[in-house]
Amino acid sequence: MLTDRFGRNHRSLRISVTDRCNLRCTYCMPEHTPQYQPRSEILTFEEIVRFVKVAVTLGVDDVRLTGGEPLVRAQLSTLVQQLNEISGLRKVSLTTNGILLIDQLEALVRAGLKHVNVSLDALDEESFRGATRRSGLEKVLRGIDAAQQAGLMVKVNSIAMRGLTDNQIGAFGEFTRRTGIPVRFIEFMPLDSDGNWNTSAVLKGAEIIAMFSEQIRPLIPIRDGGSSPSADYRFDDGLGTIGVIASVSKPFCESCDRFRLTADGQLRNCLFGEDSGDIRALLRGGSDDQSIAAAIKAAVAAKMRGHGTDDLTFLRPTRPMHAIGG
Ligand SMILES: Nc1nc2c(ncn2[C@@H]2O[C@H](COP(=O)(O)OP(=O)(O)OP(=O)(O)O)[C@@H](O)[C@H]2O)c(=O)[nH]1
Ligand SMILES: C[S@@+](CC[C@H](N)C(=O)[O-])C[C@H]1O[C@@H](n2cnc3c(N)ncnc32)[C@H](O)[C@@H]1O
Ligand code: SF4
Ligand code: SF4
Repeated sequence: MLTDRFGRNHRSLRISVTDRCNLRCTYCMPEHTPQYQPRSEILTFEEIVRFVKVAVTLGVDDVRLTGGEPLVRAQLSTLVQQLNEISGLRKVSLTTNGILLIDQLEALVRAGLKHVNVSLDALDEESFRGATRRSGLEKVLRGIDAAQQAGLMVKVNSIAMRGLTDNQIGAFGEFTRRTGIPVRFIEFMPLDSDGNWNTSAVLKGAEIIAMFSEQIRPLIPIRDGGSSPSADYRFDDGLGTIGVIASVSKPFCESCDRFRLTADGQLRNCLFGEDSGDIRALLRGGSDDQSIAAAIKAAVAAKMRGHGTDDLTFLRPTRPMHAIGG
């Protein structure tokens, strides 16, 4: 029902629950004094749930909670539970940096969470600290292990940056082969707060696949036909999965099925678009569900074909990644 001008059906909604974070990743947050939105501007759980109920009537069946860091939002498991109670919603998942996962896992499992993607850029403390400007690798690893033990579907996401990722090939190869957890590398996109992005800093998906194939074992593509943005590969002996999210070198916009709601209640029809609908104003202004549905439809109808980062006229979005919801 949410079909755009290019025939793309939108079933997947990514909701940012906060723009705050307990890490300061170099490719996302500024090192000092991040500009956070006032708490009064952040949607309440009640507002989010109302919005999702409307979105479900339009065909949305997949919600991913993200941020900022979603687990710094108080009582996040309560929201997970409320979303899991919405009939018609097939999947509720979480993308987290994993620092607080071990502390909140029990509550999240009780709330019905079944899928978690954990962002982890390095498997040694020094490189972890270099990427995130904070410590905490051990805690993240404990959270990942506990989530897997609890039966959750776990994936690891890792930023693909030259000078960082190229030194982690052996460690991530060993990790995915030992744990069976898929590791996916996301090409660094021009969404960092500091504005330091440039094409030479991006370690391309094809380069990563070649490095794993040469340094570990040959990788064989896995065909799945799903709408995940990653291209996935398995080592030829069947042990371990590597994926690449090649958003810069090989954009997947033609199969895009997603739109976003920022923590302060703004619709974004594309990661690289600008705000495309003020849902908070509708929610707080007494609008009925039809008006909210109309705003969602209008945002999807206005969606551009792709992100255009390779176009000379490309302009970076004004919000950095932590304020959009990655
Ligand atoms: N350019 C672009 N990048 C995206 C998009 N969706 C996700 N990504 C990137 O891929 C990263 C990983 O996404 P996840 O949060 O793990 O979600 P996912 O890959 O859809 O999750 P799965 O359903 O498990 O495949 C995000 O943080 C973004 O950096 C998108 O629509 N466009
Ligand atoms: C913005 S974070 C939000 C959720 C949570 N804090 C986390 O890190 O998983 C979601 C994802 O966005 C990715 N990300 C952040 N900035 C990025 C950038 N400039 N380019 C590509 N991916 C980026 C991170 O690696 C992370 O996997
Ligand atoms: S990528 Fe996630 S963990 Fe890192 S600073 Fe951004 S929001 Fe925080
Ligand atoms: S850049 Fe925009 S259109 Fe392309 S996949 Fe991401 S959200 Fe979809």
